[in-house]
Amino acid sequence: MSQSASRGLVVESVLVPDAPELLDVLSAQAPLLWRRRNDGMVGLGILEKLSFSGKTRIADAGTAWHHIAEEAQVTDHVNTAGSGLIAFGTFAFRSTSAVESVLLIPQLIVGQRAGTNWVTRIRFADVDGDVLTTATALALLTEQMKFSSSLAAEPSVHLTPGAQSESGFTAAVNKAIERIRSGELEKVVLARELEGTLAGTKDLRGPIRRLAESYPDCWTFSVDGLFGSSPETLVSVHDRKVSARVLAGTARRGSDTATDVSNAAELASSHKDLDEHGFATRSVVNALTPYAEQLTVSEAPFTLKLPNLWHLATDIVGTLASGSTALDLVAALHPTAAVAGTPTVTAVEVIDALEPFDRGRYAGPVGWIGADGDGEWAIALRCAQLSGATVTAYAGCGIVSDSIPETELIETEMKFRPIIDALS
Ligand SMILES: C=C(O[C@H]1C=CC=C(C(=O)O)[C@@H]1O)C(=O)O
Repeated sequence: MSQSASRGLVVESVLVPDAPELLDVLSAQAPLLWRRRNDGMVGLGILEKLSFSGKTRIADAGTAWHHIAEEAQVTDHVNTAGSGLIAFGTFAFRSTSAVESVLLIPQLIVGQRAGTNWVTRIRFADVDGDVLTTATALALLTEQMKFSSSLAAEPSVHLTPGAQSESGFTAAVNKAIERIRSGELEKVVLARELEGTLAGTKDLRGPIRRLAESYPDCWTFSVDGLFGSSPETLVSVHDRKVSARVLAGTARRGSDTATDVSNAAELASSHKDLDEHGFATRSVVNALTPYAEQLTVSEAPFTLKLPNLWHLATDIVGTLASGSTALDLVAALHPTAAVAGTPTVTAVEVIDALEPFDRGRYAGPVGWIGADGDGEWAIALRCAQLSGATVTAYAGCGIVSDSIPETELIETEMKFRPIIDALS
């Protein structure tokens, strides 16, 4: 049993006026962040790290979290999404991954949502502490600001292909196309990785700030060394309202307005991309159906403009059936056809056969879970993992029968852009 469940937690959230911008309070050693459009949470200090692995890693995290939440004494004067007791989490893509899946319970959380600012302090119930007031919360924050104000030199890294070379990737795509055409499966998502060694410093606050500022509409996250800006909401749950954003199908941005608009229009009518997208949407709708009532799916995929590319997107909303939590939905949804393929089991076998590396947490769920079961989870895309001094960045593409290997390779280059730019 976790310490947080056996010793119990005391959790206090208070409102604070004029809190600093989240990016200004990030920890230099272990930046813990979940943020989109200025809203989100920063975690400071780790009270407990819970590790999970294997097939039941998400369900096990759900069970462990249930016990912790049940035993916690929570005083929440804020009552907004993300206030009170939360844990940040990141899960490996594969059950066989050597990389651990984790829930991190911070000691201090700074939160910001729709103009409301708060601080949450979490401690073990057997450790004495004064009642948290706005004044003590501000003092804790000021202390933290002093500590984190000096940004060390920026890290530098040169990323080069890892186990999957560019030609290895196009060969793998060719093999996948053959298997799709033989009728073995309909879609598979194949990825490649870039690797490098950080020189100078391991302080990722500069790269994380660049990601957040360049991709404000994406979820910028940093959890246990995994950092990135993902455009894809796997699922979010607030007061039983469920929403998901499915992305699949990609086109490059144009260098001028006319080309840009024509690229988007071409994407919206491309049979290959609409097919690829349809598999992803169906996989999410099928997985959510047992857990949600009144599921509504946006009528036709729309084109979503990101600074580096266009995506086909579908929004799905519904109402959570009672008794389920965001982590239940994460377990049911992962892996969607936006990152695995269709049918899922065959697609994952093909990924195992054609990708010569462990995806780790890339394409896995990343986000946070609250004591009441609400939470926000993205698919970890446009991201990299820092382990020691090694940075590994990942990017993949949905392959269907009429995919062209060289075009898919170019697509991975577009998808590496956020991380390459953030680290340069
Ligand atoms: C697998 C990735 O993207 C997915 C999400 C959006 C569009 C995708 C595509 O067009 O292939 C992928 O399904 C990635 O960024 O590594």
